Amino acid sequence: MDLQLRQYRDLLLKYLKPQWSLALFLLLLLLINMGLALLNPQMIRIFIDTISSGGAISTLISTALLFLVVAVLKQCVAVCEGYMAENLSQLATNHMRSELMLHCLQLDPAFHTSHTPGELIERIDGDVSTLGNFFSRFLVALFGNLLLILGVLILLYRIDWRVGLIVTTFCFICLIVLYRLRNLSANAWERERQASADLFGFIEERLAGTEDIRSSGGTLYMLRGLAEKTRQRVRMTQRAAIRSSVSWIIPPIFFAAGSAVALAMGVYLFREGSATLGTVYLIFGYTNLINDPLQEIVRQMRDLQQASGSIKRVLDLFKVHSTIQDGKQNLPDGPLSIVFDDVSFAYAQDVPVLKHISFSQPAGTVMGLLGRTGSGKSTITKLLTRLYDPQQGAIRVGSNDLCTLQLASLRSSIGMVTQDVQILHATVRDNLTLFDTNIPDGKIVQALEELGLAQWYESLPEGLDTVLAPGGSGLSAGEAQLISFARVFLKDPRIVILDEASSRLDPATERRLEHAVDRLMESRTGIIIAHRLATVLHADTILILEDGSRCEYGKREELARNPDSRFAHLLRTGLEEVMI
Ligand SMILES: Nc1ncnc2c1ncn2[C@@H]1O[C@H](COP(=O)(O)OP(=O)(O)OP(=O)(O)O)[C@@H](O)[C@H]1O
Repeated sequence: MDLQLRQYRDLLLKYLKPQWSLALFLLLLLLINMGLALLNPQMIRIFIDTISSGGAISTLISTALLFLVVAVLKQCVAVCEGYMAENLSQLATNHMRSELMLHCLQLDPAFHTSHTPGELIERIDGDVSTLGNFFSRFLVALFGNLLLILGVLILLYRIDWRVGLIVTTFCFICLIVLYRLRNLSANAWERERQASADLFGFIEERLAGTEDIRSSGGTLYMLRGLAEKTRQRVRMTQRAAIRSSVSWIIPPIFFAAGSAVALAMGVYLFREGSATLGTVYLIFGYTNLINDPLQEIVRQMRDLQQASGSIKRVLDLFKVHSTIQDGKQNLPDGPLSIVFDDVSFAYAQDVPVLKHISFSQPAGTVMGLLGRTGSGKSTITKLLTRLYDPQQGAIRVGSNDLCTLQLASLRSSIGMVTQDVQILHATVRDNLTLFDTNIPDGKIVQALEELGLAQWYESLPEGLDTVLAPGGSGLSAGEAQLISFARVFLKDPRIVILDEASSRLDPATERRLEHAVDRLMESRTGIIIAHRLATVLHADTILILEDGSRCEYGKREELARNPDSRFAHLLRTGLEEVMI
């Protein structure tokens, strides 16, 4: 079995296995439908032969009634079959969607910076949707229709072996041609899927930046870009459709020739006197009947070609793995110390961002982190949360090497507020608890009050059930930042990172928040990245970065007392000097 067929088989087994009973039931319905289809020509033969031999009228009536019953039954089975197939398709594709979604969420930030959300949406939903038929029908239809062809061929052999042999030969040629052409348009469909993903990526990015695009007058430019992307997709779809049409045009031509030869044989048998008129119709009826399953197999092969582009893209996505390996250890109880031991890191090769950074922050103390824009402050927090691993040196939390810790345990112990707050299109409650249903409403309201958001909370039309607008568009930047603070309060983490967390608050709100932050930091280890000196004046230690290197690290009070220290210099001159 070649690699591609093995991949198809593995994928089918993986996602159909949990639904095996449904798949079997679907197969049963298909077989019933086919059995009923085989009955039709027999009834018409009886009809024709009864008329031509002047048989009893009662035979004609009962045959006609049976014909009607079979027709109604066939429709009922077809409806059930459609329902079951849709069910199976949705169950299998939803399973795949959630696995892909989880997989994407676990991939490195570097992967997400090189793929737009729109492109990933198209892969998680668009590509997977094209596999619905593959999961629900392909195997069942292929098996069932091959069985129907076999059944018809046996019946034809029973009528006359020569007719059977002719139709068998043509069927065989058709199936071989179909098998050979199965990959003809696979690459073209893969390019079509990529063009579609590019289009979605483009739309998503432009819609996300709608305010900037409109205010800078870039709407027409954006539309030109959209037209080019849609043109590209149309071109790819046309190419793929034309290539795949070849595979479904050729087999029916072969088969039409086979039907004509089989019919000619029937006529010959009739003239020879070895077949009745009804039997000639039976040959005609059965030969025609083979056309349906063959067409269905052609349709399935065509869908498979279309699906194979998506299958390849889905499998390629599954093959991308995070470079961050999960550890096994849990964090110890109590406050956690943070140690950076000669840590060096670069996002891209040969562009060092952090150079030989060392510091040892005792458990339960707060570090103020200062440095110019781009000096590597946020990168320190990204290493601490293991979004990236350093190329050199070691990071320890609570005396454990970061690489040995369970990622879930580490990340659930860290609460972070950044400038870039993600507000979800969900209720206020879900936005604050991030879907943790164990947090009682009383605790949520208390956190909002402590952060000075009581008035805002009271103005909400449906309280905690009020749904926030997508992207937090109904909130001011400051309110969004306060919500992010409230999330950390409710998460109750053991390490708190505030990355320029109060940058969007006015001085009055920031002062109000100060008290709450002090309380939050009590008996927790904290890192406060700030642009304003006032924000780090309560910190226990100070780390100053300069161009990715440690410029100064020590106890705040000692540094403040030492007139030669950089920190004391900053206190005298004001922080602006390090920031510009
Ligand atoms: N995902 C990334 N890929 C490549 N380079 C990055 C990435 N994130 C940050 N950088 C680069 O790393 C350097 C340090 O960035 P970092 O965000 O840590 O600085 P910072 O001190 O926090 O700056 P700011 O005060 O502006 O937030 C910068 O030169 C930045 O361009």
